[in-house]
Amino acid sequence: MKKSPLPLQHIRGSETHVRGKEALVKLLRWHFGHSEFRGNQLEAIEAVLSGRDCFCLMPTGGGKSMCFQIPAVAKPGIVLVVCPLIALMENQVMALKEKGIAAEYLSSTQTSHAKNKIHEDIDSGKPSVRLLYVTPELISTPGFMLKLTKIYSRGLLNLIAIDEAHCISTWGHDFRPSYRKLSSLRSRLPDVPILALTATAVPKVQQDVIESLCLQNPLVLKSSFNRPNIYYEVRYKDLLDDAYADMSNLLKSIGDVCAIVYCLERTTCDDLSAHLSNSGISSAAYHAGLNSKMRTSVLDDWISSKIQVVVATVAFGMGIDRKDVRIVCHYNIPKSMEAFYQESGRAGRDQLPSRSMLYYGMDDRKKMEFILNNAEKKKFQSSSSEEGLSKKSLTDFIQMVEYCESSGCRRKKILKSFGEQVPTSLCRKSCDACKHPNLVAKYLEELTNTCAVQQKSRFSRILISSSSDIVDEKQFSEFWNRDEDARGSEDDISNSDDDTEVTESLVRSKLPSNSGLEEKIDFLQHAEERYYQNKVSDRQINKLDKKVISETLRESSKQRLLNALKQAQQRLGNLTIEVETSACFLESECYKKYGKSGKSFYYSQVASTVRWLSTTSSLDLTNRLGTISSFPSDDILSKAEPATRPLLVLDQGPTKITGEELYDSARSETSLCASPCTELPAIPSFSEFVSSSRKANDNRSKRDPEKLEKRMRYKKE
Ligand SMILES: Nc1ncnc2c1ncn2[C@@H]1O[C@H](COP(=O)(O)OP(=O)(O)OP(=O)(O)O)[C@@H](O)[C@H]1O
Ligand SMILES: [Mg+2]
Repeated sequence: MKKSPLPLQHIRGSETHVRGKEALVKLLRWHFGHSEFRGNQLEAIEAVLSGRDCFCLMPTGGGKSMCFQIPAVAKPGIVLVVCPLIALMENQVMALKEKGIAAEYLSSTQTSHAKNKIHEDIDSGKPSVRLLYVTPELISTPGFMLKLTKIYSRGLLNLIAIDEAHCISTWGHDFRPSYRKLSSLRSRLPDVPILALTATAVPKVQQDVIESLCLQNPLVLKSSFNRPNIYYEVRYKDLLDDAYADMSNLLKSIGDVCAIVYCLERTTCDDLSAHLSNSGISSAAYHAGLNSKMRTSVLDDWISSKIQVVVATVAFGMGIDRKDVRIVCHYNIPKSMEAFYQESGRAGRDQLPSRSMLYYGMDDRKKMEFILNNAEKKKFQSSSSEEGLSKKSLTDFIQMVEYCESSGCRRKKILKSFGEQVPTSLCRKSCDACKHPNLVAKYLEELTNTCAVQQKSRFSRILISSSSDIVDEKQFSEFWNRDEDARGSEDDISNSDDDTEVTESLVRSKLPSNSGLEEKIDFLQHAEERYYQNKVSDRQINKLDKKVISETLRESSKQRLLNALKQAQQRLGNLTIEVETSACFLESECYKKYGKSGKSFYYSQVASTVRWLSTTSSLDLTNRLGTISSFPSDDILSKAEPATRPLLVLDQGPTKITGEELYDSARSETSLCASPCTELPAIPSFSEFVSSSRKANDNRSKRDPEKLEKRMRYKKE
């Protein structure tokens, strides 16, 4: 179908249509403060402005949003953005409003007053909104579709951008049934260009996206999947004495930086997070077993830097827009390279040096194989047409195993799985296999030997040898493909419009009467944890006025700005600034601007200041801080000292985030001391008591000479 020129009949007043590279670059600088377009941004923007469909594949953090945000400011009318997550929409809309761009979102979470205002505007014939973010669920409602058709018939719908477009494909790793309904957009709104954006799509998914959305002669733009700022590394759990301790040493050695740790099971999240907290690292677990209040509170604390590490299942991710994640760890092997790429890609979205660390264990491998095999059987029983899909899951997983178990450049393996053939030199020694090839070869050899010994002596810790009942599928439900959504899975916490409150997990958990002591302890432990978590979160939420910017929040923002200033200082060389005073100054600027508007705006202002600090020049920085002389000495300074400091803060000097230091710091396994605790220790809860007894047992077994030797061997490397 040939497209007619873009509808222009209702252009407002003197506003004109911006075209041409120079004019578009001006818009980029004016609205977003970036000096040049990145990668294929300009091509995508020009294509959609000329009315052409476009499929745009750009790596995570590559700047896909700009491809529809610039068209929105380049001409009057509305750009409709389809987004899978409400959190993501909120984030982007807030950031755009901050820049003075008229953006809104429509979702079930808004008050009817807010929604009515937006509807009035878009019905007005002269809408002021430029970007309208919606969920795929809303698009599929007849009422909203009718509204869209009206806007379209008035010539006001300029572009439809489908973000995270891979969600439309059942072959993608994040399939969402609601995305399927987007295929009707082309027939309902035939002349509006469609822009499909994704960071993860293997060739088959790319084709599926293009066909499902009925893109016509689209401009297909593909950038390399390479993330040069991420250093990739694998550690072998079977060669480590204690993977938890290794991870906490690793996180401590990097400094007080923002991190995500992914686990397969919810219990591991709880357990590992407790371990990290006990080691002095501020962390929290996040998974579908927590109620939504608790999840929101964890997310808020992480975004505002109150906590450093989130230990999560895959439920935590898409749309989590924190640019300064310095490390993403996988405590268990992911199910596919696509999932791994997407998750590890949450590191370093600010393009600064970052790290991906995968802890690989043979037990994990067997467990995942079991899950995938089981899925294959189940799907085969329910529908033979699904068989190909399940086999694909196993093939995908093998790629992940090869990533861990074979020597050779990790980066090359990632890129190969997306169909990119690159020379090893591209890596520039930014993976462990290229940087320490002999060491990696040695580990692999030891791994082979260790596994052979384990098999021979039948001493296997493999959990899932024969009995399928041992695997509690609820624990893994966040791992399953999103087709679970169709059945209204309780575990879908992705915060889309069809989100349902997670039912009380205690009610769900039925402890089989024939359970062993271990399972009973686990059950009680979890019951207790959930009880306290719910209690604490209820108390917190009841007390908290959502809008109030507390002193603690201000303090954590100062801390965040202080870290960003220290990083800027490192990046810019020997720049002499008083970082503490400057952090107070910058925070007070944010507070002065948004203190009355509420927490969200304040957060966002702090976040954009941190972003600005990560790229600003010495001149701009000193110019901005030059105004410190006019810094008021009244309440702001006096408030700078926090009343309380609820979390343990590691005294580690400047955060190490650049170059070799970032990559090598963990190898030294230096453990940094947490500031001394002056309070009396709390009375241990039942779960703490159980885990400390378990730890004591573990420690006893560590004295086992064979294990000790293994530990010594690893430490010597
Ligand atoms: N031309 C540019 N120059 C400098 N920075 C840019 C440019 N375009 C975008 N950015 C910045 O890059 C960061 C990532 O952008 P964005 O969120 O659009 O990435 P993305 O491709 O959508 O990533 P993801 O796949 O993770 O959603 C943002 O901080 C954005 O401001
Ligand atoms: Mg994006």
